[in-house]
Amino acid sequence: MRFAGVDLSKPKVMGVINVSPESFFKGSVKQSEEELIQTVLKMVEDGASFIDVGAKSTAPYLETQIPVEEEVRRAVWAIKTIREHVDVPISIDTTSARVAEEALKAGADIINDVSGLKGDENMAKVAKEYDVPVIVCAHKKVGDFKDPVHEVIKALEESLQIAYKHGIEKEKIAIDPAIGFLRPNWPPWYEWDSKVLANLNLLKVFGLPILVGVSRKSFIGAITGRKDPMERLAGSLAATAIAVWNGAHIIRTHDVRETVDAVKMAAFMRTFNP
Ligand SMILES: Nc1nc2c(c(=O)[nH]1)N=C(COP(=O)(O)OP(=O)(O)O)CN2
Ligand SMILES: Nc1ccc(C(=O)O)cc1
Repeated sequence: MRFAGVDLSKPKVMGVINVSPESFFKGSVKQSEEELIQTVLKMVEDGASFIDVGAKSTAPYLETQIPVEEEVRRAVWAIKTIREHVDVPISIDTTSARVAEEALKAGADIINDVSGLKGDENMAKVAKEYDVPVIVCAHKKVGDFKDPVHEVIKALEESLQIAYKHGIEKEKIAIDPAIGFLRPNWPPWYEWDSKVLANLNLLKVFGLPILVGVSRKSFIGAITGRKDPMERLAGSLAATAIAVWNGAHIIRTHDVRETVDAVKMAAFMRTFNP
């Protein structure tokens, strides 16, 4: 299996860079050109196979609205700068078709849409027109659910319908269970996220690359009692190992060096439990 030209026979790591000061983990925020370049070079040296760039936080518990022009400005600046320094595929983390298009023109290779092509009706059109791979996240309004992973599967099916209707090929799609984004009234979201990760292997039915982002998220804070995202690295590595054990192909992380080691450990042991 491949995604954006990257071989996924062994799981790979995607390094996260945010140029959005409002992002929930301040350690991921880069605002000067020098910081951006140093960080991206280090991530690739540490083993990142992809770089994901976010120009607006999508944290469901933060106030994150900024004008689309500002998101475009941040994204284009970051992507142009990063593109000049590394060759790995760059994804643009946005739910706006306008931002995605400008980012692609600036040198991005992949669209990462946490709304699963449902947030902006032009997103699938842009993906098709520029003929780029897309990451679709499970996205839906959640009420009270007993069976999180099946809700995730249903939400992903809807996104795939949208993609196929617009002529996006299967080979160009990766799926993502959207850890931290789906927040029902019941069960509590940290239980929802844990149930999804514990049953992630069920997403293999799609036959598509599975991308998972657990890095420093609030379900880890809730389970470990670590309120500050700065304190959540160990919890993130444990969740990463579970995700890889259960079939994740790409792990999206703020901490490339540590995550590469956790991924290697889980992937190696998994080969003895086929
Ligand atoms: N495909 C995918 N994209 C994502 C995911 C994720 O799990 N999967 N998590 C995010 C949250 O992390 P980030 O550090 O970007 O937080 P922010 O939204 O506050 O910037 C943002 N983007
Ligand atoms: N964009 C997101 C940022 C953070 C979280 C989380 O902490 O669960 C979820 C989504």
